Amino acid sequence: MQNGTLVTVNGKHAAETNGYHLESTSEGGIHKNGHLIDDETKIKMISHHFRQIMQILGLDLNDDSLKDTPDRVAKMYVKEAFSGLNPNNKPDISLFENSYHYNEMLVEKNITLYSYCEHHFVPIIGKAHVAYLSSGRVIGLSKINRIVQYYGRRPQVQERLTEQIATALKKALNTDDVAVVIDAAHLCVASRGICDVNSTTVTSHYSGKFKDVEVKKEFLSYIK
Ligand SMILES: Nc1nc2c(ncn2[C@@H]2O[C@H](COP(=O)(O)OP(=O)(O)OP(=O)(O)O)[C@@H](O)[C@H]2O)c(=O)[nH]1
Ligand SMILES: [Zn+2]
Repeated sequence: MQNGTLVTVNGKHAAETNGYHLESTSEGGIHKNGHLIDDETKIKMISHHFRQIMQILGLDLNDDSLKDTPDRVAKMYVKEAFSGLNPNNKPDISLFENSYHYNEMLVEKNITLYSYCEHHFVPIIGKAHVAYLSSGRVIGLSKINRIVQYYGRRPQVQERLTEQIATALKKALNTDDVAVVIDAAHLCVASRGICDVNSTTVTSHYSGKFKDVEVKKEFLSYIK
């Protein structure tokens, strides 16, 4: 295949994509004629298109180091970076009775957050801090981190990510008493464009009892 030319590299893959009716679901899953496309098919399709991007950029797809990159990137998108677009990957949430009568706020802080800016498809790296007050049930701690990870693994804007995490927790815990703060660096701001490596973006969601100034203050004192 010629380096840097616009050719259909893999006729088979191109043919396979013909006639697909691609449609995003509200949860971000992709439908093919009414059915979710399986991961392996997504990987083949993305690999095909990423190969074309690399060729347009003039990269040598015969190079030993580059030849597997289309498959590598496709696999990373589907299985890792954007796995949160597939509703099948939504974490199962374990809840327990609050038999210990713990009635103070629970804060899960410094949750490692990796997401991707939906405008530039480059990483957003930061921390999420999440708190709730139990309405009778408590959530397995790691499930809070998993919720953050699930919604982070999508092309995102930070505002939506913050709201999605809050909504998911409220639903899981059957309470409005939830707070979420995200502090993250956007590589689209740091590594290109304005190239500001120092600024970070803080977003927050406070609802229920966390709208109370004192409750909010207590939460903020833990994540300082
Ligand atoms: N509100 C919001 N904006 C974001 C987020 N991530 C990236 N952006 C911004 O999205 C904007 C896209 O603006 P455009 O003018 O279309 O893109 P651009 O020409 O690449 O802009 P520059 O980054 O200024 O070079 C930029 O200002 C980004 O900083 C986010 O999570 N929330
Ligand atoms: Zn961006």
